[in-house]
Amino acid sequence: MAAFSYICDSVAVITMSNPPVNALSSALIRAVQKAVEEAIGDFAVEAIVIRGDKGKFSAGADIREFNRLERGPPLVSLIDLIEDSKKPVVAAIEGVALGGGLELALGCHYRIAHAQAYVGLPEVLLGLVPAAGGALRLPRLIGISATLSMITTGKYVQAREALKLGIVDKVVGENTVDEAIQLAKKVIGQPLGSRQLSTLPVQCPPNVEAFLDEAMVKVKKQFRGAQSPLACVEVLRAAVQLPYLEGKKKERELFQFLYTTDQTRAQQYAFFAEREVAKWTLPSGASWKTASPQPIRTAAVIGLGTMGRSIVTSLAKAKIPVIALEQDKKQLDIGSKAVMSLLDREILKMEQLGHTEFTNSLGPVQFTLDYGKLRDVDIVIEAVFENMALKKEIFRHLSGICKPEAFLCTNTSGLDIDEMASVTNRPQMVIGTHFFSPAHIMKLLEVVHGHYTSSTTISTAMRLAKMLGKVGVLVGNCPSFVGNRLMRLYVEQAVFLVEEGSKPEEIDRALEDFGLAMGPFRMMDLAGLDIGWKARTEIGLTGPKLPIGTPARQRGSKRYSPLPDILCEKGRFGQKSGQGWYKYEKSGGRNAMPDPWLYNFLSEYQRIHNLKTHYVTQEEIIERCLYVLINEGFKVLEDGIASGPEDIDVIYNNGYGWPKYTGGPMYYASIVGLPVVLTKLEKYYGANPDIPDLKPSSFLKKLVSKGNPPLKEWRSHLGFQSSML
Ligand SMILES: CC/C=C/CC(=O)SCCNC(=O)CCNC(=O)[C@H](O)C(C)(C)COP(=O)(O)OP(=O)(O)OC[C@H]1O[C@@H](n2cnc3c(N)ncnc32)[C@H](O)[C@@H]1OP(=O)(O)O
Repeated sequence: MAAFSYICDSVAVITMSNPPVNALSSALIRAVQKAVEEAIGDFAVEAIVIRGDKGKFSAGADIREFNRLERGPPLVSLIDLIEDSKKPVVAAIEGVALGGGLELALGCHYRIAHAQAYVGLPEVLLGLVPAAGGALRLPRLIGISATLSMITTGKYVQAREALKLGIVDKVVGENTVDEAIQLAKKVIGQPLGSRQLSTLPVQCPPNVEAFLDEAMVKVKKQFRGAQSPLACVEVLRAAVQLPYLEGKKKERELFQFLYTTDQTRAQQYAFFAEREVAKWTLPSGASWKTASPQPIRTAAVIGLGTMGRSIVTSLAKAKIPVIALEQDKKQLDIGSKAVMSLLDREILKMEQLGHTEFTNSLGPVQFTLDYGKLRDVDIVIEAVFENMALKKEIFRHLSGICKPEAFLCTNTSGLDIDEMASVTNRPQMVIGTHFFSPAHIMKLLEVVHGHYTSSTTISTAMRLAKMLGKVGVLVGNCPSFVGNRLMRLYVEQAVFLVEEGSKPEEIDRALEDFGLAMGPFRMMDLAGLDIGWKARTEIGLTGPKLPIGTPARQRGSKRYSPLPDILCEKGRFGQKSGQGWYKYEKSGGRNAMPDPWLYNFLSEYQRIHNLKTHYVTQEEIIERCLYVLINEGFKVLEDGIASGPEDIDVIYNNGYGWPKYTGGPMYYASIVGLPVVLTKLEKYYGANPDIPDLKPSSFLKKLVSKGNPPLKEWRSHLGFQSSML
């Protein structure tokens, strides 16, 4: 744990050591402080280099210590000690310098980074602001505008971009510590005034107050409901308006306020939940620890529709050579152009960030009509449209062509994995890899484990997620898996509320004010209403397969809303046709406007079906839409489709635009209180007995009867349910 120092030609090298990421725990801060004090007091030492053990500078404050009552020594005084040192201090940044790690490096007089390293102030992602001088020193180094972008988004900046911005003084390809020692020797005896960032003026754009006012408006809009991005703008205002020492007080004040909020607790939970889900275990005992992933050196993607194109892009971005296959020449031409344009955009983005080497580091993409080219790939991802017969035909074909060690994946968003696996000669190597659109951007990969899937296959798919920079969540095989299974009920509830008298824009506003990235109606319009319509037609919920005499608003004993089907029959497919739940300026337009036509249509619909409408409050919108989703989450746990509430939360936070500052749907339920969720569901089910999905799940009831235990104990109450994992 301890930092230790040694002397190399008058340069003391202090190594921070707290595996695996050298998080600045109380003990580590204490140890570094002691080592710096020793080095400063040692006559033989003329300069100091600070580095992190095992190729990582530091991932910042130790988040696991956040909830402890006893507090360790403040990082701020260590950083001040370093900055005030008369002997030059150089940070040798390898791996990561994040949060408090970067703040410590900013206290050093010089910073050298390895080309593969990245730096950032991601406190905002944990619901906090940088509180060890980072938000005050950084604008003195790189200016208000660049700092604003870094601290409000928490983005990680690669070494070359950091050099361009001025965060680091030099980027090296190897021997970072040796280079740092050389630099330290070179600057011995030189004045350090200009290197003590806290003493410098803040670099401001002209009219900085107006700039910050505008930033506040933008940030409020972009991070709706989140408190910490607003506090980040406030810290910057303090940096501009106040002398450094007073700015420090303000920084502390904001941090201490945020530190006590529910939002930071939720975001810390979300952080650890993402790490937790990587540690999958099966009831058989197989787990992430015991299973060995196989190498993925080459991949193939079948189908170049919207999903296929972005999956190819995602693989290329991860430097995995990929073969993209289409069934006919016309589709191949269209698809390949689309992929090339996505890749060009990625290259441009990276070049703007200073990564000139990026072009060469994309994995090569080859386009083909020939299945024979797939003979040697390590993994195939099928991404054709949702038709079981077509998918089975492809899997049968792949079975005969691909090498026996190749894994066969499907990007289905809800069809039966086992049915596809059953037509192959390697059912144990078939797995669902459900990407989210656009796949080269969205962080989630739902990894769907079928009945036959082996632990090696699971472990390889989970490794693929990591290689693609995604969070893989292992779920069981059931219709629509986890994400879409819950989402379907949420959307359905929103449509019922429109039947009952609400308007799409009221429902969207309520849910967006809650924090969701997009309300259900804008989401349906964006995705295309025709997709769900086709799926419902195929399974006979509407269209020619629907038995004659079926009541319009009932399927079996359940309520059904034909509204989305009718909109499609009228050619209203959403954005693509310029009208759906909203109207748009043109086909493909993005500006959703309430549509008076829809109001007339809804009144007529309500009249025809003799519907009694009522005033739907914002509270009812939130509760019915979200609690029905949460209720299904409990059923998913009960059915053994997800192994814990964390899995559901990670899926929603990363794939469905759920506001991370509420932790995810299951965590949110735990904060609202399970007895409250149960009572509300009972009330809404009582009023709507034809919506059985509102009927509280038995697992929710069980948890309430056990006294509303904290979320981390829920798994232990699952009992001996038959796990599908
Ligand atoms: C006084 C308060 C001041 C606060 C300022 C701060 O510094 S707040 C903290 C800011 N830092 C971060 O937010 C960094 C978060 N970490 C990451 O982004 C990533 O973990 C990483 C460092 C980029 C490494 O990513 P990688 O994919 O390689 O590994 P994992 O994410 O799986 O992490 C490995 C294990 O390390 C644990 N861990 C990571 N960061 C921290 C941290 N800051 N504190 C404590 N623990 C950390 C992580 O939980 C993993 O642990 P496991 O037990 O293996 O699950």
